[in-house]
Amino acid sequence: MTAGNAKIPVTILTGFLGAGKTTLLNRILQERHGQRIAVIENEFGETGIDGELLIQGDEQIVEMNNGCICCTVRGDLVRILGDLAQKRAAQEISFDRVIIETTGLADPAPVAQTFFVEDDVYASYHLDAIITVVDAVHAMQQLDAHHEAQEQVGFADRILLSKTDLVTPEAVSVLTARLNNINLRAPIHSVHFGQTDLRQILDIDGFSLDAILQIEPDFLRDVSHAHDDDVTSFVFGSERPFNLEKLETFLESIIADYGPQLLRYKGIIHAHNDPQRIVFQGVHMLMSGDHTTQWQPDERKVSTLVFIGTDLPQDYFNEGLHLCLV
Ligand SMILES: Nc1nc2c(ncn2[C@@H]2O[C@H](COP(=O)(O)OP(=O)(O)OP(=O)(O)O)[C@@H](O)[C@H]2O)c(=O)[nH]1
Repeated sequence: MTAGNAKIPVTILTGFLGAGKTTLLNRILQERHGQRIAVIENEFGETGIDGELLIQGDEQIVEMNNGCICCTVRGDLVRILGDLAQKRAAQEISFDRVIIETTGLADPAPVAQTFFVEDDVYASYHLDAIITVVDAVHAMQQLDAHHEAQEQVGFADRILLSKTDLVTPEAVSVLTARLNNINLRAPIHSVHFGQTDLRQILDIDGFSLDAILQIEPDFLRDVSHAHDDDVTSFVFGSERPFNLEKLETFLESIIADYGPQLLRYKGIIHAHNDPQRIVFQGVHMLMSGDHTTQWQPDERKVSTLVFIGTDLPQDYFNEGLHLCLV
């Protein structure tokens, strides 16, 4: 049990690949709410990029990158939650709440289950809500093609619509109607680059076990679920710097040729003679790149790019990227 017998509130932040979860999390971490937040990050792919993308203050950030939080690493989640609660009780660390960012391909149900079926977790934590970020540009196609996207909407206590700045109000209405059809319970709000009223998402006591048991009577028993096996990821890494012009041309060409299959890509780039990191990322055809922090003099400057998609020609990507190195 936690100090003062109060359970630690937990928010599960979910949403399909590239929906805007990290953007929202950064916004929450930057807000002056006076609370200390422990963040548990789970990423699809062997390499964690999000840890680098998070603006670090004095939060506890724990990364889990060796599998999906809803299956292989659920044991890790239980262990990490146990560790955090123990250290907090011993006053070795202090935090007021936990936010878990799931991978874009996670089924939130088994993650939520952990808070009810694992006694130690149940004793220390209270699941406040499942917040699902939905990408207004890509959600229709994601809901058609990936049952994980449907589960994430179905289990949401709040739905936050991102990227409404890129679509028409009519498209938002059509999408909202579809989301309501899947989940009538969850209020839907727009969120522009993560900007939202925190009172809408934290301490909302939104998770209702009763409501979930009504739609999913096996919620506390059924741990089976499936992932799209055809979605794979691979990582390209190099300590040699990139020729930025060549890299841009190559990335534009693969996005033109493989955009529909590229569910998500992101990376940290070390460009030749450039003192700053470049973060590049995208979803299907929407790509962006920005200079961020300076490389430190004693730091290993490593570029890391992660690609997640269906039927991607990994060798072609690897060879093309190699040719862009200086
Ligand atoms: N135009 C627009 N872009 C957005 C908005 N919210 C997020 N983005 C962009 O969408 C891209 C993906 O955002 P992330 O926050 O990294 O998405 P994510 O859900 O954490 O992605 P994964 O963890 O990789 O699944 C980034 O380039 C963001 O800048 C928004 O409201 N409008």
